[in-house]
Amino acid sequence: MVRYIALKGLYDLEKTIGSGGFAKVKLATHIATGEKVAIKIMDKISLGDDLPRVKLEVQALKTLLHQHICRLYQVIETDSHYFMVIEYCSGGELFDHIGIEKNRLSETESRKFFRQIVSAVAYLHSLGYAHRDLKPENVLLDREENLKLIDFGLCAKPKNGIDSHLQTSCGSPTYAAPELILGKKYLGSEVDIWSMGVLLYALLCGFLPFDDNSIENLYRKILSGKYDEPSWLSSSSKRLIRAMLQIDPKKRITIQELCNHPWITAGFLNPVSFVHKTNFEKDDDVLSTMSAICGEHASDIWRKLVKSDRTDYRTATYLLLLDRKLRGLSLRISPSAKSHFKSECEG
Ligand SMILES: Cn1cc(Br)cc1C(=O)Nc1[nH]nc2c1CN(C(=O)N[C@H](CN1CCCC1)c1ccccc1)C21CC1
Repeated sequence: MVRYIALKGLYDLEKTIGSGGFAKVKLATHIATGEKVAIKIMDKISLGDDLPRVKLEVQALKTLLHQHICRLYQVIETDSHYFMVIEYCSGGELFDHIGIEKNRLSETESRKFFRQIVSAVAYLHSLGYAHRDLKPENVLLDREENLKLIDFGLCAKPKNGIDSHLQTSCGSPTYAAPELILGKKYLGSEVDIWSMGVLLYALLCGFLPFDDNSIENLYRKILSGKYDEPSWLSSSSKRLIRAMLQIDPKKRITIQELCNHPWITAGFLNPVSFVHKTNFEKDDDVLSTMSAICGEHASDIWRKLVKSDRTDYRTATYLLLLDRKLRGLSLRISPSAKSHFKSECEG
């Protein structure tokens, strides 16, 4: 097991749970609280000129505080590596969850999950971000089967707002909107709607609307906007999918219309909404647990927490203790981490 000095005493690395191009994700234990986390490890050399993407993803994740977006707890940068300590989703990929029992979800279960995706994306767009890489592999479940969006490395926050055009072609073609694969200027919000349409289709049908081994045929199918409508689809779900998979982005349903769509609200009391969480909430039990270890006043710890750039071990400990409390578990900090904890306390 490769040892990273930067993590010594802070996190115990365990198995690798994912590996992508220039990064890998390992399961780890946050030593102070014993909580599981996922650590995305990127080495700067193989990152090359993708380095700015990491900064972009960190900046986005620090800003995005939402119950259906994977939380960033801590960022550790060394000369050779970036370590992003992120919320661990022990339920794995949403689509693996479907795969095992049956190959598709009922309309009711699809709606439950899809409302959570819509809530996260509506929140994202309200802050001027677009994900641009929405696909099944980026939709995970936590231990309570709450949905969590991941992989914000491609997300963009165009300098003049969400309504300004983007050009870079990115994301995987299977879920990419026609304007994106045609290399036209596009709106991030509009391509996200298309990708969500593909996700909803996959949830309800158990297979993809556009799929082909040859990229040319795949493009042709996407640009045709034609896809099968299996017999089990209700007319309401057909209408919604049609509204999302509109070739002309100007004819495509908007995120606001989506939040209020009859298929989305069916059986629910209210349209999809999201709470604008700008900061994390102050919790006195967690602060007093930390002050007992740190020997600092709770008010000083809180002040430092809010003032900090919220990506240090103290922040990770606070957030993980808060998560434990919300799950009704005991609040404890292991003495072994006291030294690391104290050193940051003096900081
Ligand atoms: C698949 N799986 C099964 C179980 Br059980 C837990 C998981 C799991 O991945 N859990 C998990 N929790 N938190 C995370 C993960 C995975 N994960 C990820 O960020 N995973 C992505 C997965 N992408 C999907 C398409 C390309 C790569 C990743 C990104 C770069 C390198 C490796 C993996 C985070 C850190 C946010």
